[in-house]
Amino acid sequence: MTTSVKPPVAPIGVVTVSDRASRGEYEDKGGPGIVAALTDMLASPWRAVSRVVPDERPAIEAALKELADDEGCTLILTTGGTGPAPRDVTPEATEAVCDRLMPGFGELMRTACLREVPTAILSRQIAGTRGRSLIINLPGKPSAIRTCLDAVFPAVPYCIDLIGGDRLETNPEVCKAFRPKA
Ligand SMILES: Nc1ncnc2c1ncn2[C@@H]1O[C@H](COP(=O)(O)OP(=O)(O)OP(=O)(O)O)[C@@H](O)[C@H]1O
Ligand SMILES: Nc1nc2c(c(=O)[nH]1)N[C@H]1C(S)=C(S)[C@@H](COP(=O)(O)O)O[C@H]1N2
Repeated sequence: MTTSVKPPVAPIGVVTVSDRASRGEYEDKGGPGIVAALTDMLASPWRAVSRVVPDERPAIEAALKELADDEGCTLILTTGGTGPAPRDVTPEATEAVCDRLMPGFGELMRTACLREVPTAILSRQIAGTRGRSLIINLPGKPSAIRTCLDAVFPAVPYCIDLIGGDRLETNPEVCKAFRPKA
């Protein structure tokens, strides 16, 4: 009898931060947009663990902690709540739950979005690590999701290797992950 060892299925957190989507006032396009992008980019097995929360720090922080600590998500992507409006608090919530920040992610995502809209500089999106989880903020505009992920995703699998998370493999035709020591 031959036994095949299946690679582990990596849980990935998908958090929509939106007052109206959380109240059901409009259809959430952000979470499904992230799932579609990951489906295209990732070649290794993964599953989405999705949450929709209002623009409230306690709710966002609780979702991020639950996904990192209880669900074991090696990667958590948020969408929404990164702008300058009073209720935009996703970066603050992210910073509060992270052990360390990764400034290069926000810098690169804003630069990529700036090619599309001059208002890209209004996003305060950040990224950071909490234990073995990498948390990345994306703007709320569903069209920004792919722009941001295309820009930073080549560095995501190696970052997750370095923090001891699940090994992610990308589909090289869509996204070439760069692992300097591979
Ligand atoms: N999850 C989403 N699904 C669909 N469209 C969204 C979503 N999040 C944002 N948008 C769209 O992008 C625009 C800007 O996003 P932003 O996060 O600033 O929303 P907002 O105006 O603060 O409202 P809300 O928090 O209720 O989504 C929204 O007005 C909406 O048109
Ligand atoms: N690619 C892209 N990036 C973008 C935008 C966009 O439409 N496309 N909107 C900008 C605007 S208008 C704002 S206010 C900020 C923050 O959006 P958020 O509060 O929905 O996260 O993202 C910016 N980044």
